[in-house]
Amino acid sequence: MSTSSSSSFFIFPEDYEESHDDYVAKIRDEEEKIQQYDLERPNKFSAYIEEVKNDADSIFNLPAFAFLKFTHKKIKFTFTPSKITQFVSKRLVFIISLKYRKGYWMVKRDYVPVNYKWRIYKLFYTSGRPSHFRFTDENVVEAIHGMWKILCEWTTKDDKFRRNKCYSSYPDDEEVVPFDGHAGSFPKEFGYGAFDGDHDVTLSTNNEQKPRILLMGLRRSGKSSIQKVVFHKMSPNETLFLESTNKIVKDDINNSSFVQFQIWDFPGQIDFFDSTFDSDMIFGGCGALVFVIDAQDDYMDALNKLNITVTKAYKVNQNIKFEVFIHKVDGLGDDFKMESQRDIHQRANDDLLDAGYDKIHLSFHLTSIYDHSIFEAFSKVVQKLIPQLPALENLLNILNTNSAIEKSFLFDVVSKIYIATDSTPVDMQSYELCCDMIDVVIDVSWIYGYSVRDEQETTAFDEQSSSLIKLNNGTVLYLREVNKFLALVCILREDNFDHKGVIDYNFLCFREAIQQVFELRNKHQTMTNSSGSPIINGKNIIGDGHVNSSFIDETN
Ligand SMILES: Nc1nc2c(ncn2[C@@H]2O[C@H](COP(=O)(O)OP(=O)(O)OP(=O)(O)O)[C@@H](O)[C@H]2O)c(=O)[nH]1
Repeated sequence: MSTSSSSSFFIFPEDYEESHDDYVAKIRDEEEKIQQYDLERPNKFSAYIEEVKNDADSIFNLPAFAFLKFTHKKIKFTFTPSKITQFVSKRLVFIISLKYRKGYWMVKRDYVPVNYKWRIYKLFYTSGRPSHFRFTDENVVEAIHGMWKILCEWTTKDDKFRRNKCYSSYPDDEEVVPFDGHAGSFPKEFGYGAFDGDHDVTLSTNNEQKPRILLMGLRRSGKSSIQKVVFHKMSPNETLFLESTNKIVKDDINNSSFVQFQIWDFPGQIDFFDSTFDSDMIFGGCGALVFVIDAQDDYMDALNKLNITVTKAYKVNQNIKFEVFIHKVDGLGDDFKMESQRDIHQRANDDLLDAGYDKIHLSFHLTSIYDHSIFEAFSKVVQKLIPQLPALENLLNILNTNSAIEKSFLFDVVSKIYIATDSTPVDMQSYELCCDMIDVVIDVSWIYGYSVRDEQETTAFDEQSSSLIKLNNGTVLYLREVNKFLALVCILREDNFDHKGVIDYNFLCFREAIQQVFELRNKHQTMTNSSGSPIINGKNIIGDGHVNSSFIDETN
């Protein structure tokens, strides 16, 4: 009975055997063709260069264009607007690099005008099938032409704008800055470079002494994506092509910024019971353990792994902060998000209680690389590793009270994580606004402010950096540089901004106080270093009262 009923569901055509064999043969044939094509691609590209390089209308002879690379894997070129116009700065050089992935070409890095970025990206997408990407080897030249046209259009407009504004042209002998590529909304070179600011106070610890953040979780839960997006400015879409991690990847964040730690990205399939897994070494110097759970997947296995990981780590080091990222929540509705968080929270804690670990505290964060939630969550993780946090928070409170500021954040500019805020609650919208402001300031400053003068490079963020944005809801966003890596971003009511002088004066006091905090830290570090004892993280070495702050009251 059951056999006959099931057979009625699957009626095979009589020539089934034959069509199946045909089908397999067809697939094999296609695969062979693809392999053969891949082998031929490198030669095709070099042959193409030889073939067209002397044609006046080929891509290699487009005005203002210069190719840095043209291979089957990567195409990289520059566009120098001043070569086709008179009034655009000679210092401007745009860069785009394209990469080839799974049959299609896409933008890997770019340094183009922010307002034209989307137009360039849009070129590459289509709603067609079999892919959403438009350009293959067959029509990649069309893509390059398209980008050239867009950049020419920008150049014509900018030239006209400068002419109308009576901007004079730049002197002919002015040096052209050789730019190299950077990606996303934020130049990649604007990173943690050499640290040489006069009033910057930093700490030189060696790698072993830096607090360590471990990223763990099941395979494909999103660990590497988080690390790349937050600390390496990778755009979220690019993470789609990240290869699986198969060994521990140690990333130094970084040699010079205030925010100094190491991130260790673990492969998803790590086995704690393997004899080569040295848990004492790994968990011993660990400040925080971030466990990533893919909320779009069945999380039961992840919860088991969380339990094993946390208990194993706790046995070695009881000072570890355990942070659980309920990740990829962009794909979930609000109700489902909250329900997942509640369920994961409940099960994880119950499992720990059942195993007799009632002292372990887990913190939970809903995160996604597609919005600011991942930056916010990482901010909170990093803050727990900053011993000076209470002192910083206190200073921000004093600044706010005396300057009628409603909310203030102390940002690590490169990563956009906030290392401290005042004690009022953080709402996501304010945080997002402040992040966006940093992006805008750095982007504009990088495009129009970056230069090499007297053999000295100016950077996109220095002691001159400040910005003021008035919003249409009567609020003001105010950004000031604190040191090479830190910015203060405040939100205040427009009426209260009348006393800008007072705010600026108080800001100077604040900046001085911050310096004192870090000088004290450095002194302490030097002392502990010279006595040979390691730097232990997690102890507050600064009493709040140590900081000499002489703010003036805004109401005075
Ligand atoms: N929708 C969504 N996808 C994400 C998010 N974060 C990461 N992903 C995707 O998840 C996939 C796996 O990401 P990886 O960062 O490689 O995961 P992993 O945990 O490092 O994987 P292993 O190295 O194998 O352990 C990639 O395709 C990412 O694009 C997110 O917040 N939302």
